[in-house]
Amino acid sequence: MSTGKGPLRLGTRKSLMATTQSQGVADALTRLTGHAVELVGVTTQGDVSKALLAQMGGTGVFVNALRDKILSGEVDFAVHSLKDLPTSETPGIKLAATPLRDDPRDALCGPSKLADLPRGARVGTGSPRRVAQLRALRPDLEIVPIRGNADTRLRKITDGELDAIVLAHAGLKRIGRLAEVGEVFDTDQMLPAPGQGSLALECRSDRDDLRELLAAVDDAATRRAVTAERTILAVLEAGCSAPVGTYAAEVDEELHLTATVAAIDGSRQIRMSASGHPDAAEQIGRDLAARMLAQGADQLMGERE
Ligand SMILES: NCc1[nH]cc(CCC(=O)O)c1CC(=O)O
Repeated sequence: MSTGKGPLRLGTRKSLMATTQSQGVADALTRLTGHAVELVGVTTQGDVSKALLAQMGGTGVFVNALRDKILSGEVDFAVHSLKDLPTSETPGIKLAATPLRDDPRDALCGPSKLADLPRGARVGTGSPRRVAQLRALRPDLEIVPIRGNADTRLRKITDGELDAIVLAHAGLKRIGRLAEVGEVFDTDQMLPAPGQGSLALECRSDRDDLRELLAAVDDAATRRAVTAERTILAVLEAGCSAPVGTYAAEVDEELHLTATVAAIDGSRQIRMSASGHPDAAEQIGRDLAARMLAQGADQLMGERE
């Protein structure tokens, strides 16, 4: 390794969620390769800004500071939540591994299940994808835009400000808050963000030796599933703030992909599925996105609040 004999330096955001997932990857790499890995905390624009993420132009706010440290050589690689990565490639940076995915589903946090919430209950989420699908399921709910880290959001339930909030199951698990989940949404009810629950390891594209080493924690089936999902996002030219949900998984050596584009007011949803050979993940995503566009997906996405 060109880092000499010292440990590999893993750049990470400093939040509990980020350091937990980074430490998990560090431990797995050490176990599988024998290399020591050291976490290097990096503050990103997304941690500093108080603006609603959806208003910040969505994609990439957590990612750029980490990529800068990779490009400058201050760190060797970074671990991101895959759903926070823009679909466009960044010059000089390569996706080196996608480890085995955690539960990709969304979870309703709070004491009750969705069906048991009283009429007009207050449910917090800042994600247009979650808003649109929640409104389709329960048009009577009052959706309250919220921001901040998971801890801040969860406190609004115990404070009585909100009846429930929606967060990713994977993130809740990483910060040890699964006990606060009232219901895990089935993907029939709510399709997750493309790549949700999956991590992404990135390093400089000129470091073939390092990429080979990081590949030790790659999971090929996860890579195929998230490739299909993110191709939908790329073809629809949507970001993480778009009302686009997807879910792909392999069953009996077939890759099944379902995707939705939903009007933010919950009035209309395009939801379609496709399947095929897992090695054709990208093509399955392309074809499904084309079919969704033919049904008017771009018009639905344009209907923002
Ligand atoms: N947008 C922030 C973000 N990025 C990744 C996760 C959760 C972990 C994951 O999906 O991998 C979250 C929080 C959430 O959406 O609840």
